[in-house]
Amino acid sequence: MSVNDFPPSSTSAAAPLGSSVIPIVNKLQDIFAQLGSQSTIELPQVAVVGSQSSGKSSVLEALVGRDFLPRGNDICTRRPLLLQLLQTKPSSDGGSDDEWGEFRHHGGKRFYDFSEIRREIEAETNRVVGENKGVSDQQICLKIFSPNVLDITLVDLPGITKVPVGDQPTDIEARIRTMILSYIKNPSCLILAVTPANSDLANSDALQIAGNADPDGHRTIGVITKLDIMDRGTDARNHLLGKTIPLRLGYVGVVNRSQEDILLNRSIKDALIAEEKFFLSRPAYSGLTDRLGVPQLAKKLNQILVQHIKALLPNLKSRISNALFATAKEYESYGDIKETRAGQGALLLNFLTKYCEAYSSTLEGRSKEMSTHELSGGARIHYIFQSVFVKSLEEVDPCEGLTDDDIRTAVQNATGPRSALFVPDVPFEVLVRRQISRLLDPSLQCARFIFDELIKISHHCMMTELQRFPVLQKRMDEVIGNFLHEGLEPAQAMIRDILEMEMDYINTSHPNFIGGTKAVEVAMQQVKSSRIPHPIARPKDTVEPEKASSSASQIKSLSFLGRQANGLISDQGVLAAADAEKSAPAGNTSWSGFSSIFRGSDGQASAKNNLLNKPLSEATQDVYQNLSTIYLKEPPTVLKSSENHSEQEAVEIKITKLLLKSYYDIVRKNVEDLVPKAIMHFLVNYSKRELHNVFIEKLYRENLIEELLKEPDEIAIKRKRARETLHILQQANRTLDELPLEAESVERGYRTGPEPKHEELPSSRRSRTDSNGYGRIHM
Ligand SMILES: Nc1nc2c(ncn2[C@@H]2O[C@H](COP(=O)(O)OP(=O)(O)OP(=O)(O)O)[C@@H](O)[C@H]2O)c(=O)[nH]1
Repeated sequence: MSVNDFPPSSTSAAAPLGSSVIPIVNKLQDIFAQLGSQSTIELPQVAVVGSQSSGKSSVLEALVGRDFLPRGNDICTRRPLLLQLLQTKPSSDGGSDDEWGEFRHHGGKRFYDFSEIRREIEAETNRVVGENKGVSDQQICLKIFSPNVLDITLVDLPGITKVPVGDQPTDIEARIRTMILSYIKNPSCLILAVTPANSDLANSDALQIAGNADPDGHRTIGVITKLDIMDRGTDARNHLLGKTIPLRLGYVGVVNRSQEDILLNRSIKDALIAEEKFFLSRPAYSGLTDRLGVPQLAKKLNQILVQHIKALLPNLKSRISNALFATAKEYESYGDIKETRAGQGALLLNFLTKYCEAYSSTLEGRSKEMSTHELSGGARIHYIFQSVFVKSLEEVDPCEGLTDDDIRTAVQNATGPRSALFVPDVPFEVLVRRQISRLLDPSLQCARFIFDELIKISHHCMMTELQRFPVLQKRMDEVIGNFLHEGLEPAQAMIRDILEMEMDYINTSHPNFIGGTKAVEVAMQQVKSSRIPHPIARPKDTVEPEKASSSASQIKSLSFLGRQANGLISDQGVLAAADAEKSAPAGNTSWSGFSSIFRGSDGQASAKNNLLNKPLSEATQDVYQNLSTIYLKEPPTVLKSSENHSEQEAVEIKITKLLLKSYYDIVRKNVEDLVPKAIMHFLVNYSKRELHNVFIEKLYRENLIEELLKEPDEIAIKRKRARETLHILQQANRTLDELPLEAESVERGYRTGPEPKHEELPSSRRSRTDSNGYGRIHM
């Protein structure tokens, strides 16, 4: 067997755990540390599992290279020990003060003596679980600070035991297994499954529990300890070759210090030399250099760490570039600081102009940030005009709120004390005015809606860069708010004027107005058609032949309405009225006249006729003999028009409604057209035209500039922080661009082949190895 078959000598073979990735990880840690506490790289934990006294603590210690863990034949690890290794910068003198331990339960107290650390672990274990072999899942947290370690967490776990001893509960095995699983089931936990060589590998608790947590074997390394105390004539060659139980990442055989070595205070340095000698002296292990010794174990762990870091890199890269983009944007939003008055003035003017441009663009639909999800800016204004305002007016019934009784009462009121000869135009005018007045509120409301929209647009136009000038932002907000109010007032005044104009003069000559003649005609037709299904009305129909003349009479009576749309009284109307007057018989009881002409004629006429037909003396006698004193009923306080509708009244109501509807439609169209025009002119377009001038007048003032451009302190701080972060991220980005190559080279350097010669080691590694002299295993 040649020397080359064996592990290289410890001085050159030392492969400090993580030393090769330290430069990479350090750079990354530095980057992330600067970015804040949350952005750190997660390195895997390394947990050692196995049955009691299998040598777990010894393996950990050998890996760390310091003698600080309680070890013994009896149960030693009775609480999980969370060992956080933290790299520190070496002091200039490289003194022993460079390395120390700190327990969480002792606050910031530093333990420079590692034997004292061991004693403290024992004392702290006893404090919680007593001295009689009790076990607990309560962690002991120990931090080891050293310039020679990689930031990584190691976990020493209690060994699996079967038979309860001392204060242990009956279910001790299940409890310990659960405790172990809670650590090793984490996918970023590397498992060192420790089995002593002097026990049966097929019955290994370590491999069994590791198999449960990591069935694919991607993160389990088999460690076989106590190769030195195997039965004479036996060896672990087949185990190490994976012939007994195959393991994806394979096995490493180690020889740790025996209990005797510990008692004799044999150092780890000596133990490593002894281990090397042991393997050299055992032919059974020839050709297995890559699986023998603590240095090889460290090498394997290094490989996995490098792979882990490599796997992290793409994600880190995208995190960095996202952060870079976001920070650059944030920094941009804080803008530059202008020192000179002229510069500040230009900046202010620039803001005001940009704001006004954004305002106009939004209104005109030229905004760059136009939404594809919802209407915005000018489109919302158009929507309010057409789909809210116009649509609502179109849906309004012109006679809403006007019952037939209302109309009848209005007609009767308009005729005053007389029975009117004609259907008067006053009620129509009164009623139509009343209906027109109802258009005022929605019109004013429409103006208010548009005002609210403009306020919204004004807020939307506040650029993000203005956030750093709250005073300016507030003043701009005030100015535009007042300015829009100033536009709202004339717009509303104009709307009131439009409605007042409409109410002030009822233009019955409007070309689209139905006119009286047509209204009468339509009303008559409607009444006629409504009578057809009511044969009960026949008796009155007997006067049908006279209807034409009666109708003519009506037409005359409505001559004020019987004008053509051009305002002239129609010939037809006048002539028909004249003819009708001639031909209409006195005492006509037809329904088809107007109340103004025929109202009350029936009963009164017949009584009068009876009296007139008798001789005067007879009649007088009758009267005075038969009549007693007549008492009138007191009239009620509130008088309502009679409840019985005559058909004439029905016609009158219909005519009035037709006229109302026709005229209301004309006014409604005017309002639908003019109100948006007034709002656009006085409010929307006015604000677009004048906003810039108003800003200049109110804000662009020499004496205001400084106050308006005053940044709050926090913005200055934020800008500074964003600039620093940006700088760090740019650095990080550059660093990460270099890293994949480094990581690959590191990985190649850790192929489990022959170690590079001393001179080939990276300087950082070489110096550490040299300083130890014996290749102490650092992390
Ligand atoms: N001869 C020899 N003894 C070893 C070896 N590894 C460990 N030991 C001894 O075995 C005993 C148990 O070792 P520990 O490292 O305490 O084992 P452990 O698995 O941590 O024990 P618990 O934490 O109590 O479960 C100690 O006396 C060690 O000195 C080895 O490779 N060879």
